[in-house]
Amino acid sequence: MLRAEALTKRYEEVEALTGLELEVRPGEVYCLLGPNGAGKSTTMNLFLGFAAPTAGRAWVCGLDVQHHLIESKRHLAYIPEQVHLYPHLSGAENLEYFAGLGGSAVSGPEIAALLERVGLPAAAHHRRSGEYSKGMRQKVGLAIAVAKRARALLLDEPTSGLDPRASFEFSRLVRSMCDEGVAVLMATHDLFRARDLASRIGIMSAGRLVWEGGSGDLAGEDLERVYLEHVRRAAEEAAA
Ligand SMILES: Nc1ncnc2c1ncn2[C@@H]1O[C@H](COP(=O)(O)OP(=O)(O)OP(=O)(O)O)[C@@H](O)[C@H]1O
Repeated sequence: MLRAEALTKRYEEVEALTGLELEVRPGEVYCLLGPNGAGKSTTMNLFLGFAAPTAGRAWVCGLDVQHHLIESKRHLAYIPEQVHLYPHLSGAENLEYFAGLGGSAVSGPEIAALLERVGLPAAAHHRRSGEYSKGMRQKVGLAIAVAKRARALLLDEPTSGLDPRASFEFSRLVRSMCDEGVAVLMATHDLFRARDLASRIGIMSAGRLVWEGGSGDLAGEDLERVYLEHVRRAAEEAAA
């Protein structure tokens, strides 16, 4: 569903991403971990076509993003760290507007059902979204992704700043989308959530994928220890 093939991005003197190889299959959650500046958001931006690769390719549903920009976007939903909604519109109105914009018109009962599915309290459906918490805005973001019937979901630090219950709820919703075959790529600093949610985890450092493993590879292992060790080792190799 999502594939990076020797994906490389250089911004003038900075190589933000070097030869990334990665694959996310339907129903999988792939969590990308790594320190600030490791290249996680760059990876997302290349899948989204927000930036063009310097070398290599990003594939979405078998489409080379660079050559099928509009078509590949139709299969993707993206939820940034801060979901931006029109603050003067309600959650229901934002959902109707953004779903329509993405080519998936939704109407009254469908809107209510979608917002209910993502756990937005009924009393909030018609309240101005400017009054929503971060978690509530994210729920509307997920409802937009569900309405769009996106086959792949890109999440950039989705749980940062959410309280533990909202973070748990968020995981539950992402998992329910995976159960329907959606492929999820999630950049995060939240090791706890990654461990809880991921089918595969990739650790990045200075633009490179320095470790990759499935949940089975971590059996009895401490993800924090694996993370710190590989990031330290990558930094030492880079300095040598
Ligand atoms: N538009 C840009 N122009 C120049 N350099 C950039 C640009 N975007 C990213 N970079 C650089 O590319 C590198 C990777 O950045 P990126 O945002 O992908 O990291 P990240 O892993 O998402 O970090 P964080 O955890 O802080 O969000 C950094 O050195 C960053 O400064």
